Amino acid sequence: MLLKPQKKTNPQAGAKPILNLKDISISFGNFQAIKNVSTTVYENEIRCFIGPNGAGKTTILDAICGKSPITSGQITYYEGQRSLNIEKMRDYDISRQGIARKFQAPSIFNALTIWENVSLAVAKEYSVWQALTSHFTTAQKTRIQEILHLIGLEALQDQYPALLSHGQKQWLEIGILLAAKPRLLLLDEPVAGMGRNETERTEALLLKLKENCTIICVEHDMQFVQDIADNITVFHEGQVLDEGSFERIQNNPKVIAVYLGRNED
Ligand SMILES: Nc1ncnc2c1ncn2[C@@H]1O[C@H](COP(=O)(O)OP(=O)(O)OP(=O)(O)O)[C@@H](O)[C@H]1O
Repeated sequence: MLLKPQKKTNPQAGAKPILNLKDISISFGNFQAIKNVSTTVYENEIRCFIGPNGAGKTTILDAICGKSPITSGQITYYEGQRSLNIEKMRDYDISRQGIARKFQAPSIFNALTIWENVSLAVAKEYSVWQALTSHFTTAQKTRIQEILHLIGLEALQDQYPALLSHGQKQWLEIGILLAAKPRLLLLDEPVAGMGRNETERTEALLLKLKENCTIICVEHDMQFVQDIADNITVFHEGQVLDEGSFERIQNNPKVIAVYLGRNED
């Protein structure tokens, strides 16, 4: 069973930055998708990126994980006393720094059981030999069980993914990412297609995960955003329209005009 949601805290009170975007611009040919975007995300924060379709939310996630090159600006990632400019790094090097991205397309192996999917991910963090032979240390076995417990799939660990609901598949994907013990988790529409019950369980999972990592989440489900976001960045036409608490952005007439007051999503 997943844990019940815990109360949100405002991480900016004394929190350390984990990521800073400074004047980021991104162009696709002659089209400027992102225009001078700046924001700072803090450790153990859940930050939601919201805004109308085409506003640039996914493009920003792509830039952070190295999938989309930026045209200008700087992306700085902080770890302790260390700061890294990651805007010119390759995606696999960025991932090695502890930044994990969940894409909308599934990455589950359907021919493997749920336990095998998670164990393969845990083994990959160590060696290919282990991944192929399934020789796990006690610590690795403990980690696999911890992940299965966190994502609420312990009881189903010997089943195949085909038996899982849409929501359970999303949790399994998150579990696979957790094998690398990410410091920063990037999620693109994690509750898309879920009913209220699964959405609430996902909220509980993310609130649990934020005890040990930071989460940036693109999402259109405003109830979910209200329930979990410490802070929200609102994008519109490639720019930041507003940023702050849910209470702040829901009362901003510009945000209401371009997004919250519309029924497109
Ligand atoms: N590879 C690409 N080539 C050309 N244009 C692109 C590319 N990727 C994104 N765009 C454009 O950049 C803009 C921002 O797209 P993006 O997917 O980031 O928006 P979004 O805010 O995530 O939208 P949605 O909520 O619909 O997912 C859109 O106009 C999109 O068509």
